[in-house]
Amino acid sequence: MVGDQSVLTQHKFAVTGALLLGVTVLLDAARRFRSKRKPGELIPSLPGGWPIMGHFSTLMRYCRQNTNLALGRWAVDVAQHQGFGIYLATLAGHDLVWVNDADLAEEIMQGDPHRYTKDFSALPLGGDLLGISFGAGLFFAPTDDLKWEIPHRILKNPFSVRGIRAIMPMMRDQADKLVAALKRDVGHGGVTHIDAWVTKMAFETIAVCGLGTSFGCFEDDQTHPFIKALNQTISAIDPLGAWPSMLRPIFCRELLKNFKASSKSVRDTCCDVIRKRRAAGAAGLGESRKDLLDMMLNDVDSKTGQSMTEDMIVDNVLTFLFAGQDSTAAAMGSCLCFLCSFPECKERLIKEIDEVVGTNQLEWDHLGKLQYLDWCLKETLRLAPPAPGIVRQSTEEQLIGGKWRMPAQMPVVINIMALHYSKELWGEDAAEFRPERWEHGQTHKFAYLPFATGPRQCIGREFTLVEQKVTMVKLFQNFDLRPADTSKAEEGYILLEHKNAAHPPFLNVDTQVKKDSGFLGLFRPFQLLERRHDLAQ
Ligand code: HEM
Repeated sequence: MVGDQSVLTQHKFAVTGALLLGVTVLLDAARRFRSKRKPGELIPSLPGGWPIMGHFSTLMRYCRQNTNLALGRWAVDVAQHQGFGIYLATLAGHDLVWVNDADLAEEIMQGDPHRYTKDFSALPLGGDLLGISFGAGLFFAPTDDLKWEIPHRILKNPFSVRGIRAIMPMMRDQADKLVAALKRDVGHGGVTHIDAWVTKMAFETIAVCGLGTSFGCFEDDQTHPFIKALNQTISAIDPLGAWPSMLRPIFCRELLKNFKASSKSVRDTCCDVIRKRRAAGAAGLGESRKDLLDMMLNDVDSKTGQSMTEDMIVDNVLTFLFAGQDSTAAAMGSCLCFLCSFPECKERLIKEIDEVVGTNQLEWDHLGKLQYLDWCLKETLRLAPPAPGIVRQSTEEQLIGGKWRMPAQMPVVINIMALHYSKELWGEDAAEFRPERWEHGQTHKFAYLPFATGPRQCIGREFTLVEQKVTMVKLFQNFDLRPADTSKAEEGYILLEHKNAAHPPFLNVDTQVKKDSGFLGLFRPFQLLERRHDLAQ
């Protein structure tokens, strides 16, 4: 019986392989035939592709267990060693155009929004799974769709500088709770993995400030079940996405089952948040201040006069709990790793915090005076962008750069990490953590894109920058952080050894990245030391 099953499995592999090979060869021949008659030049193909899998095995060489990091590192390598500004590479039978050039990135992101849209469902390697797990909230909905337009118009105001200023005291309260929990559960001299704590901070901040809901993350040192389920969902997307959807129930039945269960669990939590708010509102318990959830439930779109449907509300609550949490935790973890890897930068930052805020309560006006902190955050997002690349889709056949023929419906990856490590844009020391470089700003508007730009840029930019500043100030007012020994990675993480590192990010200490994470972040264990404020004076 076991023997029969293995013969069957081999047979399935062979048939699938032959089918995929045939389709790939036919599609490529058709592409080349059609393209001969059209204006413009073919976008150069990246050498080294294999039948069926294309460049998939090349990509996997850069970091097998974290596709985000692999994509970023691969892009940096292609830009620096092969010199491509634009190229076509194939992943598991799907063609994608990759852009490493700032002018081309500008054309795609700043030009006519109807030339390049955003449509995750068409993406290879699991784009369809994003719809199953996250629905069509602001982050994932296609641009020319009311599911994006309506929530975008309803929700953009609270994310303005004025909107964020109003909620800064609430962020400060969350940071105070973080510090209190660290003192209680880790204590001065104790060692802790920083990911757990920056995740608690980011999750509680978006939940409390945006949705008026605390998940009680600071009350114990455990990971909240919602975060566990979210991580489970995200980590299933890469392995499932490697298979065409019709083959998943055959080859990854158990993983698919778990993916569906964890996706349902995170959505159930969101429905619960909404139900509780409705009940509180009906009982007259609602607060006078309107938060994001109030706006989703009650506001009407100024252009269409439509409200958000129930599905839109659930999708967007989930979007904020995902996009507002994982990304910010990644950025804060990376910043702490860079600062501890370069102690002179950490000392300069602590000195600035002591001089500007001291032991006083942090106020909004302090934030503008914390210049070095701002540079440290920017430099971190340059060298470890939580989103190392973003994808747009060409809506029609067109020329790009006045020269290259971009096919219709082609996914286009803008390699943010390659732009951030470009020596032409940032100088010979582009790979070095040097916050001081920000004194002179950036040379090209599209040299730095951690939040993307254009109509689909990050709505939470101000939110996260203020949250990160508040957290850093509170942490360094209370602790000095020293890298603790880390000879191997914790479960669920990969160790990035700094010695002889051939690929970014380059630090002086070992760090860890989560396997299969939604956003790229660096983490490690730290020892928390007591701050002696007189030292910096
Ligand atoms: C360091 C932290 C963050 C980074 C690096 C980041 C990065 C990005 C990037 C690159 C995009 C564009 C994605 C694309 O075009 O495919 C984006 C979109 C988005 N981000 Fe962020 N983000 C961060 C924090 C946040 C926070 C705190 C929130 C919510 C409070 C948020 C909510 C969103 C939403 C809703 C979108 C979709 C916007 C739209 O398409 O209209 N992000 N983010």
